[in-house]
Amino acid sequence: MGQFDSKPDAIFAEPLSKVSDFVFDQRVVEVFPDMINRSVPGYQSILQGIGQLTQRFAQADSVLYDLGCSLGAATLAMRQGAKDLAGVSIVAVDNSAAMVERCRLHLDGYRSEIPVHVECADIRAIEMANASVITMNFTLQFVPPEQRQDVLQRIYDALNPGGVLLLAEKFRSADPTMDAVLVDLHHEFKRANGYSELEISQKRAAIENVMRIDTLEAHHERLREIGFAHSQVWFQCYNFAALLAVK
Ligand SMILES: C[S@@+](CC[C@H](N)C(=O)[O-])C[C@H]1O[C@@H](n2cnc3c(N)ncnc32)[C@H](O)[C@@H]1O
Ligand SMILES: O=C(O)C(=O)C[C@]1(C(=O)O)C=C[C@H](O)C=C1
Repeated sequence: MGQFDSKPDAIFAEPLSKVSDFVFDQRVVEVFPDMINRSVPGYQSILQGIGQLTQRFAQADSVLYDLGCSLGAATLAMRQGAKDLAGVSIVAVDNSAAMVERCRLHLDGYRSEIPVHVECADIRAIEMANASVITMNFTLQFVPPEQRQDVLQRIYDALNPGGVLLLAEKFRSADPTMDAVLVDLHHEFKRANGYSELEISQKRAAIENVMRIDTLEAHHERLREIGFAHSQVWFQCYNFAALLAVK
């Protein structure tokens, strides 16, 4: 399933004496398409929506950004969505050298008139300007919570009037009862996709410290504070949601 070939994800299949914090290294690169398709409910639908929303909101002679691009799945969706627009270019950014290297290979495999620049950099430090669509597809959740406002403010400042942020995130519910239901449904989804209880629990421990998730209310509130005129969830499955924020 998905655009890219992948080895099956068995990273957490064997018992580990100590579960280290999750990192996007070469081992993860090799299995990433399989991992993300089996772990993120609605991932393919979100990619499709990114293409559709890009088609709607991308502006001629502007730049599209894919922040935390991994292997370039959202970049490809954006490039497809903007294919009839003049003067568009794409900048795809990731701070994992292994991801960036494989991303370049992937993008070379598809023909397009739209130039893509893939950059190995930290999204907290990059310069952005003249943007009409900025995508963060499951990336903001890996930025330390106290730095999220700043990253989003710089995104807002880089967007042209009418430009959009496409933000997808795993989230938590503020209501513990409801949160437990959503987490359980997600774990059922993983089990249905062939992950064992051990894989689910070891992965959970690995992402615990590096992926500190917000509530949807916190996302909307922060986007409003920054100045976004509108924000709306356009896709949700269990505790995974995609938001559209318009400047
Ligand atoms: C879950 S993956 C994103 C998936 C991808 N957007 C997609 O749609 O397939 C998160 C990515 O964000 C990158 N990342 C995390 N923090 C980052 C940062 N501060 N700067 C740049 N990239 C970052 C990771 O290296 C990883 O490749
Ligand atoms: O496996 C999980 O529970 C996840 O949260 C999935 C998730 C994500 O949401 O970004 C976490 C890490 C990445 O490898 C891919 C997917």
